[in-house]
Amino acid sequence: MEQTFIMIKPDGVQRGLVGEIISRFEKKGFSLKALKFVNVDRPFAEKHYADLSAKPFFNGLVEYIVSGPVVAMVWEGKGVVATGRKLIGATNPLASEPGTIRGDFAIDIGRNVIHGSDAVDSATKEIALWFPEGVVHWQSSLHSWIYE
Ligand SMILES: Nc1ncnc2c1ncn2[C@@H]1O[C@H](COP(=O)(O)OP(=O)(O)OP(=O)(O)O)[C@@H](O)[C@H]1O
Repeated sequence: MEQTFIMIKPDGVQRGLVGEIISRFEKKGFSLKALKFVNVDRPFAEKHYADLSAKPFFNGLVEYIVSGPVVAMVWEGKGVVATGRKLIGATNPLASEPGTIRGDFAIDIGRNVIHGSDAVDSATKEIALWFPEGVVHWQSSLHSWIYE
């Protein structure tokens, strides 16, 4: 089944939003497949955001991601990439709908609390980058209560 890479950024960790964010993905019915709490170094952050290296905000973005620990996760479920992005909300939190994570908990684009893969292809790449050891293979006993 489809998987996505989700990262709670340093501001989300500092602001005590880890439990709230995990809870939203769990309550939706998505399934946690991997999780780690890590400090990333600059080369790793630059690799994760390599597609944005030409952007004027790139250095600030890398500084932000290395500024404290992050929670890296893999979530699985039908349509989890696109629906995960909906749970997260628009990149600029002032444009994110209330009820989304960014809409409820953030204001500035450079402090938008969470990252989620933007496509199935990028999810595959990001999961390989963050979890080279692989993910946990299990199936929730709630599966048949969530999927028809
Ligand atoms: N104009 C900007 N100024 C400052 N930071 C920005 C700006 N645009 C994007 N960012 C930061 O770079 C991240 C990646 O930008 P991108 O355009 O890929 O948005 P996104 O896909 O919604 O975010 P993410 O990849 O973190 O889920 C944003 O989440 C935000 O933290």
